[in-house]
Amino acid sequence: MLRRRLSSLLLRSPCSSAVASSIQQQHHLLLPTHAEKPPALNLLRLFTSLAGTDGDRPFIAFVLGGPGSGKGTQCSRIASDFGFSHVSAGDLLRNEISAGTDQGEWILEIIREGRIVPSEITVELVRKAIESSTAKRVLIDGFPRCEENRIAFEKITGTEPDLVLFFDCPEDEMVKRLLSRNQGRVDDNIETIKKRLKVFESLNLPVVEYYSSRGKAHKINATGTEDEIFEAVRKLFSSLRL
Ligand SMILES: Nc1ncnc2c1ncn2[C@@H]1O[C@H](COP(=O)(O)OP(=O)(O)O)[C@@H](O)[C@H]1O
Ligand SMILES: O=c1ccn([C@@H]2O[C@H](COP(=O)(O)OP(=O)(O)O)[C@@H](O)[C@H]2O)c(=O)[nH]1
Ligand SMILES: [Mg+2]
Repeated sequence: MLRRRLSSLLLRSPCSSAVASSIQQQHHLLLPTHAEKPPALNLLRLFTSLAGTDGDRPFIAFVLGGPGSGKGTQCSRIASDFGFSHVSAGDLLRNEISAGTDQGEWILEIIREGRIVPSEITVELVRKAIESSTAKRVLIDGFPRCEENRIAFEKITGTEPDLVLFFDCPEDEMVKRLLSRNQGRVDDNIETIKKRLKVFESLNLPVVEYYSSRGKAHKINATGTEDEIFEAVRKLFSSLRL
């Protein structure tokens, strides 16, 4: 109940440039420091932290990058070589669409327009997927998409990612890949792709910058063949003490 009330206070609006920039200005107020957490937030954490305490929760890696940068492709390989469970936020949302609910219809429209689904929905889907996974290591592919997503995730779950992987790819390469992805996706058309690229630059890159400033983001050059890119990824994961 408390969680629901606090969540609705925190997550009233979907990501937009205005919301994101106001959140960026305020996030030092919204996000408590490790040393000093207001009592209400500690209480929230008590009710909602992932699998109890940080000690019990899996190792969490956020995998970010523009549309078509190769997140899904590389996540599959990391999952099979390093024993990670692969949670794709986009797939979770597309599952909601396939379920044919009213919420699904609404999500479809947002995806078709290349916008970001409100945090209320995505954070819950991602949180449930992490909690229901038995893996000790989880990749969260394509989330958080904006600062509002990030802040909501950290508040609702009481946790931060251990690592953030960022696939850095030039726009023309991303466009080329998306136009030949051929998965019948409603958003892989040039009009929506242009919107997704704008959303990526204005709302998703600030998330990468935030985690860079915390020393958690690792940039991978996402040009070249899948194998070449995975070599760089493999080096990074091999160097982690997992
Ligand atoms: N290194 C690469 N070179 C060329 N095509 C790639 C490469 N990596 C992925 N692809 C292809 O590009 C498209 C987008 O890749 P995907 O992994 O779905 O990216 P994302 O999840 O970031 O949107 C897919 O059709 C995929 O097969
Ligand atoms: O946390 C998320 C992840 C995805 N999406 C929506 O789902 C679409 C497809 O996301 P996905 O990660 O599957 O696309 P990709 O970047 O892999 O091409 C995005 O453009 C958004 O509209 C979203 O709103 N929030
Ligand atoms: Mg993907």
